[in-house]
Amino acid sequence: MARSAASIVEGIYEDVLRRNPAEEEFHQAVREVLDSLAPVLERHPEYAELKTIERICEPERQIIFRVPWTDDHGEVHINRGFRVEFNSALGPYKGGLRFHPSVYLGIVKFLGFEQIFKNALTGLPIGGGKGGADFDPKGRSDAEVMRFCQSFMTELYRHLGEHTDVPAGDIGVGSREIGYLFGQYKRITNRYESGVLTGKGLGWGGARVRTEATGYGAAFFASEMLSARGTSLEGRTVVVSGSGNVALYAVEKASQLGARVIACSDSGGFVVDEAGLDLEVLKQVKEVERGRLSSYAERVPSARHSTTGSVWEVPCEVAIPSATQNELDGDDAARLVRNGCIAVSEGANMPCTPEAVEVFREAGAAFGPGKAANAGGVATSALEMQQNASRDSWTFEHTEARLQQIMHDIHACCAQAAEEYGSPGDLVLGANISGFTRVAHAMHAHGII
Ligand SMILES: NC(=O)C1=CN([C@@H]2O[C@H](COP(=O)(O)OP(=O)(O)OC[C@H]3O[C@@H](n4cnc5c(N)ncnc54)[C@H](O)[C@@H]3O)[C@@H](O)[C@H]2O)C=CC1
Ligand SMILES: O=C(O)CCC(=O)C(=O)O
Repeated sequence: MARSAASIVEGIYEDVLRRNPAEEEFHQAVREVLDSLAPVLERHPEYAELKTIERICEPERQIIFRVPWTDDHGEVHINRGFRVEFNSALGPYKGGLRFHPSVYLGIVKFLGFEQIFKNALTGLPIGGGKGGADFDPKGRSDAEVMRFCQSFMTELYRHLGEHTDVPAGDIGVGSREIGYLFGQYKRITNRYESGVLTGKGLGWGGARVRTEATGYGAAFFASEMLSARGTSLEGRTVVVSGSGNVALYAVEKASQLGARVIACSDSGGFVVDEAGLDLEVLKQVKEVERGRLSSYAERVPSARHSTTGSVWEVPCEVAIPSATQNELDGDDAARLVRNGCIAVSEGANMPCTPEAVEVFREAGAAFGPGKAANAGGVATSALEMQQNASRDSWTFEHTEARLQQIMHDIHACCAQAAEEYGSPGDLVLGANISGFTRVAHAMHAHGII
């Protein structure tokens, strides 16, 4: 007797657990996608026959390498570098690099796996990949970060190329690191290959709006979800977690769209400013000084800083979690809902635990999963690649308009897939089905590879 779609999916998950032991975050990301795919297999039995899901769950290539470097005192350090080239059905591998002490293969694989579907949702020709290292840039001098980046690229360069694999930033990797990485790539290859990295500086091949894009996109996505429910961000109280690249620009765009953003966080605590966060001070503390949020509170009299508890205790109508994975659990979600939260747009990758997502679902809150809500960053990276390929440079206004349209289209395609598969409003299901279908369709055309 033919197996049911649900039992095929269960079998695939068991196989993923067996083949990738002790990679919890990867298991979590796979589980979430698989939970949406049984109805797709029912309509497309060819994906079961051709083992399309099994192939998507297995990276095309995984690179792990030693990164030796010397600190300012002459001490030698050894870190571990990773690049997981997950899926190239739609284009060159595309996805950021994360430098954080917690990085190990399971985190890079969860991020790379998410990236496959996210990149497909943008509608642009980019495959999925992710990389990074267990290096902690915190407290390191510019010279140390530069030496680390040079050593990292000295191995990674052979795997990259504008038609092969195009990294960008993620946690701990911003324009400073992209600059050092690009410089080393150029030096080793003797090629000015602008399209090999995105998130570059504006004076040397970077695109306007890339810095702002992920946070702007997450705010646009919140706005799309609210608009689908007949309301808007105007006058809403918003809480954003994190205070890095994504968080800062989510604060900026949500404020521009009329919201009052009253709190954000970092790994040392959170600040609440009922008057609305002062973005100029926030950027000075975080982007210029690379300091702690406590110094925001020292400068802004209306703000209070807390080192205990969670930013999710702060009542709000819209939450934009933009720090890191699994930062918002079931209890946080229940508290947010009790406090009147009606929409959540994931600026970070997988910031809400499965329990939290379930709480939002049951409460009927609008929920934008990261692979849709934070896709504005990678989409704008693809626009940077377009500009590099045509040796062009677009205006801020033009690029932001493209980003806004892309976020609108992503919301629309997720909503449509959710509707088509009988779960209107379920954007998790819609994003997984829509992203998967685009990748599966291309893989089908390419044969068994
Ligand atoms: N940079 C980008 O374009 C994109 C980033 N993302 C995701 O957004 C999230 C944030 O990334 P970025 O802003 O680029 O990184 P970042 O390094 O600029 O900022 C990370 C922020 O999160 C905070 N943070 C990290 N771990 C934390 C913890 N355990 N508890 C509380 N706060 C913590 C840091 O203090 C910092 O404020 C990540 O999940 C990343 O994968 C997603 C799409 C694109
Ligand atoms: O811009 C990119 O290529 C990568 C962005 C990223 O890492 C992400 O979407 O999580």
